[in-house]
Amino acid sequence: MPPRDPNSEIIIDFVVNKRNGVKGLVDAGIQTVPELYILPVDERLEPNKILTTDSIPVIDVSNWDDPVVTESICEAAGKWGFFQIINHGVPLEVLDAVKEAAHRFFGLPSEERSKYWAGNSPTETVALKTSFVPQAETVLEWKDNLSFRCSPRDLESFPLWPPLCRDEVVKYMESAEPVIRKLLEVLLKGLKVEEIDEAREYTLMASPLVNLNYYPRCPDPDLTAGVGPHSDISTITLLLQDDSGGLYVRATDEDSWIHVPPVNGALVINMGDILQIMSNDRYRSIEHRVVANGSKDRVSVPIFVNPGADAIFGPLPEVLETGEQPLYKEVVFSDYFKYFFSKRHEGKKTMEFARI
Ligand SMILES: O=C(O)CCC(=O)C(=O)O
Ligand SMILES: [Fe+2]
Repeated sequence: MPPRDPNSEIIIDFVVNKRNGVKGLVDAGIQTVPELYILPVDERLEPNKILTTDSIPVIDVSNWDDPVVTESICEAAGKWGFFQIINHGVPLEVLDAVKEAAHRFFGLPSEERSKYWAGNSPTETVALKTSFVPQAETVLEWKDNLSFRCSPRDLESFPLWPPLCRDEVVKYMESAEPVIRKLLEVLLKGLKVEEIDEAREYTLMASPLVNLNYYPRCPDPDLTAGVGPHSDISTITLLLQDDSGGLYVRATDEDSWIHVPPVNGALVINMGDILQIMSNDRYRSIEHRVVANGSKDRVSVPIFVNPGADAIFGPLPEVLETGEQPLYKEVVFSDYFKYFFSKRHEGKKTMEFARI
């Protein structure tokens, strides 16, 4: 990584070392985007790269047993890697409450928020962070996030979680769990896996992670990245976004980007790398990115449905049954996770770790 200019070192110290986050920078009254956050021109999302003639499907899942529904899900998972679901059964109040909880937490004074800073938090199951991996990034992302590990064992440390938002996070996770199961059942059936036994369940969904993502209002959002292009490493991700907009996914032409318009009450579903690997590329984890907002603070709440730390994943035997060659080797999830967090967001590069 090239050395940063002296002003950037001052900003790093304030944002990262002093644990103020980018929210602290905005609260301090910053009027322009600091150099440290300015993307090289070729990495910005230029308007001519946005495709407005395509959109990801919105699927009504009120009847999970309807073959039209299950086929639409599997088809979207292969073609777009992304779709939105409506009538999924997670109450609107639960969705609204967790978004409000995110605003409440990030509305705390910096000293209060920073009690949960990664490495300083009273429990490893909650961590406040800024950008993605600041020590590996030349340009930082305009985002802070509070991350909750949400397996049943992690929930034992609930008393140490921030009281201002913990009930809402747990309620959201609990309400989303049946939807996660249904989606995985349908997607796995599409890969000829008829039943998700205990071992499969561990590999598919043992360690969910809920993030409260916070993108404070940005003086010039075109110059910077809320989140840079990446694919998620999860099996699947369920994402709740607010009404700000700003999420873009890679179009099928592999070059342009498609906006994911906010749909009230919907959840955005995307395939993660793990499911692409397990499906031997039948399902695709698609790159996505976020542009921060120039007029308001944006929040989003993803649930990353992750394998257990020591789970080993690779192309499923059911998929390779007909003699198809595996495109990926078997990998331990914690190794894949560590690799993802050892570098900046770099498109789909993490998948190289598993590719044969
Ligand atoms: O904020 C969003 O809409 C998406 C965030 C995201 O891609 C992530 O946290 O992995
Ligand atoms: Fe993501």
